[in-house]
Amino acid sequence: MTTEYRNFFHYSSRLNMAGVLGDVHVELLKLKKADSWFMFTRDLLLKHEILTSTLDVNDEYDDPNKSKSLRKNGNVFFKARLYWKAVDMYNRCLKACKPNTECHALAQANRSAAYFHMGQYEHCLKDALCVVESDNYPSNLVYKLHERIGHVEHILGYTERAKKSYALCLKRLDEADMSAVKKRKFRMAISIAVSNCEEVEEEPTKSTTTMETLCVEQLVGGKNENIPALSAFVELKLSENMGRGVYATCDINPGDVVAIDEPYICGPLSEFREVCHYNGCMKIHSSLIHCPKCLLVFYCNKDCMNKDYKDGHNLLCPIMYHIKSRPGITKINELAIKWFLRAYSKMGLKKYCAIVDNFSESKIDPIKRGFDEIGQYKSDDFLTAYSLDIIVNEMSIDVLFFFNCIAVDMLHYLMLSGFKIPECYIGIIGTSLVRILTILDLNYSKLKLDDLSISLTLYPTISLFNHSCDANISPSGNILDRIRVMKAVQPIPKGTQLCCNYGIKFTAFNKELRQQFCNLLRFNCYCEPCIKNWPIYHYTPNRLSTLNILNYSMADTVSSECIKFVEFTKSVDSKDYCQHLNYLYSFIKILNTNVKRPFSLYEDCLQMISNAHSISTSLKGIGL
Ligand SMILES: C[S@@+](CC[C@H](N)C(=O)[O-])C[C@H]1O[C@@H](n2cnc3c(N)ncnc32)[C@H](O)[C@@H]1O
Repeated sequence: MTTEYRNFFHYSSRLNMAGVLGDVHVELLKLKKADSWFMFTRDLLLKHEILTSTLDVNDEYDDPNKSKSLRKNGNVFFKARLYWKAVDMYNRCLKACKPNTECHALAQANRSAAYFHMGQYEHCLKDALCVVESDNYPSNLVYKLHERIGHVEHILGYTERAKKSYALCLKRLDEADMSAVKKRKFRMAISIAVSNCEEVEEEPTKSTTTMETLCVEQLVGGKNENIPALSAFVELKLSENMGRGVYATCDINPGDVVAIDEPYICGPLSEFREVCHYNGCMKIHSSLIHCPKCLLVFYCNKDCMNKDYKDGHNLLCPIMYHIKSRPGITKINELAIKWFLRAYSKMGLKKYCAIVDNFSESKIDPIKRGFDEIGQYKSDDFLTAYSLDIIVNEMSIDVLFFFNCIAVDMLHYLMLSGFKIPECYIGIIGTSLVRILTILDLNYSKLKLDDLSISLTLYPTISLFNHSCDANISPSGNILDRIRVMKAVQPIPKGTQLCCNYGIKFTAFNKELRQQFCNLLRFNCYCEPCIKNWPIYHYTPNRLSTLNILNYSMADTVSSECIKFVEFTKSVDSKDYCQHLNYLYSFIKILNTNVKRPFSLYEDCLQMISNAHSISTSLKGIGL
């Protein structure tokens, strides 16, 4: 979760120029109801001509110079061996130029070369195959693609295919602009590559795929009766300082699965790789197909595209360019309008308006918020997601006004595209969009790959977990998995709250910095390390003493287990921790009952368990 409001300048500077920004605050404070805020903001933006009057734009795709320069920038990064930056530039170029053009083919081929150097062979292969099958790539360069395809196939163990690709490479070599001497040398290099293929005999086996189906993650104690994405061993309770939270009703052990959740809504961020835009898929793919109309969203295949159209993309498509280029909070705008259109496509305008108009947070018992009429809390239910915590009272007037401006803008574009909204519903829909923006801003999670954010997601059930700077649960499995599994990483005794970490741990940051971080998310943190002001890792006790041993009769056992653990950390490679999870669980349990926190070996073991979980589950299937 992050907050980023600098784009507010887009609206505030114009209002300032019109000399009305100062009065806006005064006027807004007089208005009590959320829909009057929205209507006031709408009138203001219309009056000062801040809203556009047309959907026409100079089509970005028709600017060959722009896409060419993006590709050239990519080539500069490539030459400097900054491959991920090169991929980023090629991605931008691919979006800025029309498919079926030479520029597009060149960028995709160059991206495949960058992937090759990054060791991302599957992506490299997909790109290269895609280009080699098109007619747009310069024929004098095609031999290079076949060479790369051959190399990758060889690396991946597809030796027969590699040999065929090398043969095609030699066939197309005649077209290359290369001196005879260079061609001779090149042929020799290829014949060596072919003979290397001969040494490898078998095609690769799919052993890891088989493993995937062997083990299935299960919620500890089975599904919770009322909140099916949670374990039966937990319940929802209210606390004075943190609002709703999830508490253990039985002792929970490290490694136990406590939540398996699906996102209500998710959307790609395409800084690095492409992710399928369809809400129910979200797979990473390097050779996605464009939406043929807006060319701005990508899908694995036609099936995902058709499903996304039914989910609301048919309405979003005509305004996608504008939504993408609107100022806002890092891509949340896109997700917010996707959410609204998805709900509208499912329910129709009347039902949507009736539901959001009826919803009044203040009238619902907080512990029942998000539960349907038969007492179920389901992550795929609109109202469940719509009832997530937003603490409007903690939001500054500037931020609320900014969200209203974004909602006005988005609705305006929809209406310009022909989306019909009777006047009586405008305030209701606008207000709902402001709420959706706020919920997303407070509750979304960013999925990251190699430090680059690739998508935004909203998990309504996981959003019930409060934060602790010393989390006792954490995500397990590949962070890019659409389905999110949460596992206990420490023993959680009956009655204890289950907390995850929102991005700041006590081991790395002192209390002041942690509170500043939480204040950005608009709350004061009341977790144990903050209340008791635990020291950061550097100052954490690293020896057993009378000060930190809780159970004297166990002192010798704990001491010898600590010595064993230190030996373990020296002898086992971090990538193998997942094979020693049972040992790590038993060690953390011994410390948990016998040593006072914080204690450095406990924190080490905890970190190892969290890391191991993120590796081990990626080989498993999930039993929902
Ligand atoms: C994702 S929600 C968690 C569920 C929320 N407590 C509820 O009632 O729905 C995040 C909000 O919970 C509260 N919260 C989470 N962790 C907290 C903590 N460590 N201390 C105080 N409040 C916390 C804050 O109000 C925060 O904005």
